Amino acid sequence: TCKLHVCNVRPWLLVRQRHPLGLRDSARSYSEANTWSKNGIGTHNANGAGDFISNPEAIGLNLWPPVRAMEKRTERTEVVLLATGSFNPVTVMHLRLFELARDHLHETGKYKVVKGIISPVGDAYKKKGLLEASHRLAMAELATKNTDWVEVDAWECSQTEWVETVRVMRHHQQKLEAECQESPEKVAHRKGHKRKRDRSCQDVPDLNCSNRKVVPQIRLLCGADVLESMSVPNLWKDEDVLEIISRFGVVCISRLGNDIRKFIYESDILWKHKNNIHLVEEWISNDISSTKIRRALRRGQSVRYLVPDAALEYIEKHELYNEQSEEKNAGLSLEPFKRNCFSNPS
Ligand SMILES: Nc1ncnc2c1ncn2[C@@H]1O[C@H](COP(=O)(O)OP(=O)(O)OP(=O)(O)O)[C@@H](O)[C@H]1O
Ligand SMILES: NC(=O)c1ccc[n+]([C@@H]2O[C@H](COP(=O)(O)O)[C@@H](O)[C@H]2O)c1
Repeated sequence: TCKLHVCNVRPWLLVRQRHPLGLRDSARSYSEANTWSKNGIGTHNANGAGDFISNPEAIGLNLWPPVRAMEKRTERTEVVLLATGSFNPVTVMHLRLFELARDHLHETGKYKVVKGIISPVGDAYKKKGLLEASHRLAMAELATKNTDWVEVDAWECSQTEWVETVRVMRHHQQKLEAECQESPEKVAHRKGHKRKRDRSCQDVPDLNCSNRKVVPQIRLLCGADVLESMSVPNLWKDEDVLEIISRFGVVCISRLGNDIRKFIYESDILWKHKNNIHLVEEWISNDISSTKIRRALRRGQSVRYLVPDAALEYIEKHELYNEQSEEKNAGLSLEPFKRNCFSNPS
């Protein structure tokens, strides 16, 4: 495997070079020779194991340039998945969303998921039973300690006011852009290059060492209920929905009780931009919700294996979720309703 990786031999290539000694030898013939021989693939192999195609060009196997072209064509768009929500508390299903979405995007062959972000909503969202952000954040951090690609971000929940999802997405997109816009000095330092200067000792841009890294794209990762909620009057602004879907794109995981295809069909905005919505079917259906977890905890029932162990320990240690905590924000309007009704009092 290591050799395959090092010499970038693609599986399809190996199949085309199948020979009596098997695929591993055909790969080895290239890695040992470290070049494609004009006389034939693998003729550098001392024991002759690779002498199976005498003239690859003659049969259209001029391999090296097509391999390059193939690599170019398969360059994948880098994606960062952003999941917003209450995470009150985080469940194993929240973590599964990321795995499902990443598998789905990778299977298209067009995308490479480079990061996942959990962004808990701030306390100003005023949802009934919403525990303090500090607790929700701590539980999410504990829950993600065993993954190397999903992280928790505190920006949204550290704002004093509730932040619309589109603004959270803009914030993270800008952050990625800033990270990719490293100063030329930093890039040069990272690459071990010396600074280039002209005769008057001015810095000149080094095109091989520029800050032209392609910025990964933020996509909203959500369950079908969130996409469906976009048609609830005064919960989402049309222009926000439009921007989320047309500018960023959505990866939506199926959820029992939500018929997302029908919903997209019935919404003109979603239908128009349906190519920007990746629908992911969770075949191992899993109806976990934070509401059910809180209910079980209130009733003194076990939620083990539904909530990551470390988050559960935190819940037990801090004695979270009881009848009293469920009454938090009771009778208050959800902040999006308040904000949208005020700005659009029709
Ligand atoms: N079982 C599930 N299947 C698909 N998506 C889910 C599931 N559970 C949560 N999600 C998604 O995770 C994101 C964050 O969810 P959230 O914190 O609101 O959890 P929730 O279980 O929906 O909470 P609650 O029960 O309190 O409404 C949302 O996009 C939501 O749709
Ligand atoms: N207009 C909006 O941007 C809007 C409206 C409603 C909910 N949301 C977000 O969707 C998520 C919903 O979370 P819950 O399912 O836990 O209510 C939250 O992150 C919330 O901020 C956004």
